[in-house]
Amino acid sequence: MPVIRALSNVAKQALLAPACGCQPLTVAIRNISFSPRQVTSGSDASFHSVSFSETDHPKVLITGGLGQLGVGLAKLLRKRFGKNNVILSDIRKPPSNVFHSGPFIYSDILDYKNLREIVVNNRITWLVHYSALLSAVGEANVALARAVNITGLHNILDIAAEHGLRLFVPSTIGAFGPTSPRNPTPDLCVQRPRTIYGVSKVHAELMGEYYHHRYGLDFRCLRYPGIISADSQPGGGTTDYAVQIFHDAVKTGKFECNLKPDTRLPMMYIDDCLRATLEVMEAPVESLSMRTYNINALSFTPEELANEVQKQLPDLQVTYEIDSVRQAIADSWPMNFDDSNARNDWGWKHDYDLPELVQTMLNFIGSDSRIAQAN
Ligand SMILES: NC(=O)c1ccc[n+]([C@@H]2O[C@H](COP(=O)([O-])OP(=O)(O)OC[C@H]3O[C@@H](n4cnc5c(N)ncnc54)[C@H](O)[C@@H]3O)[C@@H](O)[C@H]2O)c1
Ligand SMILES: C[C@@H](O)[C@H](N)C(=O)O
Repeated sequence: MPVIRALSNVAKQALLAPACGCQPLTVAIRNISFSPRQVTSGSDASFHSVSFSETDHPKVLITGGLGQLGVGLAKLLRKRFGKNNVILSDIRKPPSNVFHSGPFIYSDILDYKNLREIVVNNRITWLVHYSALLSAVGEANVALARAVNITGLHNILDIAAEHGLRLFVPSTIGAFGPTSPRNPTPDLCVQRPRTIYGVSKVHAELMGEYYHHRYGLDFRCLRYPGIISADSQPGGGTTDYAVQIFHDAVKTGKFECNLKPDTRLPMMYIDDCLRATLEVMEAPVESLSMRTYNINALSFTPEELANEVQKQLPDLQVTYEIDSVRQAIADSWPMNFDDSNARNDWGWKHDYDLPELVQTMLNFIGSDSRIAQAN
């Protein structure tokens, strides 16, 4: 420890030197003062200034909470742990129903000090890290995707390790690439994705597992398929068509699909995805033989989805106008996911098959648009 303190003092001196107050030094002092990199004694090293007792409710922070998945997850976790034990955060302004439904806080994951302050002041014990740029928007802004998905993740990992948090980071079918086996894709195989999104997610999986083995971080990760939800909009991914079709079917009776009719991808209804997240977070440590699991529910093509929707809305007209960027991404992703490890280790099981998913989506969007028309 004296060596570390001395190093820390040197770094602080360097920071205070008039010649340079630049960003890299700020990062350096943080690393030397607090980072897991200062530990030399191996995987039994402990940063756990606060330890989470299994008998207490966790105190949860969700980053990127205003996207497609965060609000639903907060609702589920608040039901289980109490409204005030789950804090949603984002860099966007929350709509008033979200703002009034429970604690909301501004947090930019690129601001390490602000994140640390939130974790310390609120005695956070679980961190669900949802902030990210998804596959299609990531390709449109690689520099921002790299910053949010990779630099942001480093902040999250350091803070989680320093404060003994249980950390959930979602990965994705997008963490695989054209050289991975695609039908089905197992947990462990070649991962050479061709998007910045996929590369950043492989990086997150590997860094999280490294921090787990090296520093004892309680890192848990699920590779989600494309998620389908009725009351929240997707944030710019390749699987977005499978949400948009329902809105367009109900509102206009016409849908233009940006993927080819035979593009097969793994998909899941949001309730299954959020329940899986809670289940893996609550799973006893002994049940986890791995730290990154595939989870699966459905696998369908645009044509198969359209046929199922047309069983309820026979007048729906579907045309195809292919987006070459999204099509190339989809063609490199798994067609089907092998999630047998999740099913065997912690009992993962999905509830929604395709007909139930379609019926649920149409009921929700249909009743929503009837309410809107009546108002
Ligand atoms: N939705 C899916 O189909 C799907 C599938 C697989 C994995 N995932 C993963 O699940 C997570 C949540 O996905 P989502 O669909 O809700 O994403 P989303 O794009 O809808 O939302 C991401 C949120 O991150 C926020 N954000 C961006 N930059 C930020 C920053 N600097 N600091 C804090 N927040 C920032 C955005 O404002 C946005 O609200 C992501 O990590 C995503 O990769 C999603
Ligand atoms: C699959 C997932 O990660 C996201 N929905 C995307 O398409 O980018």
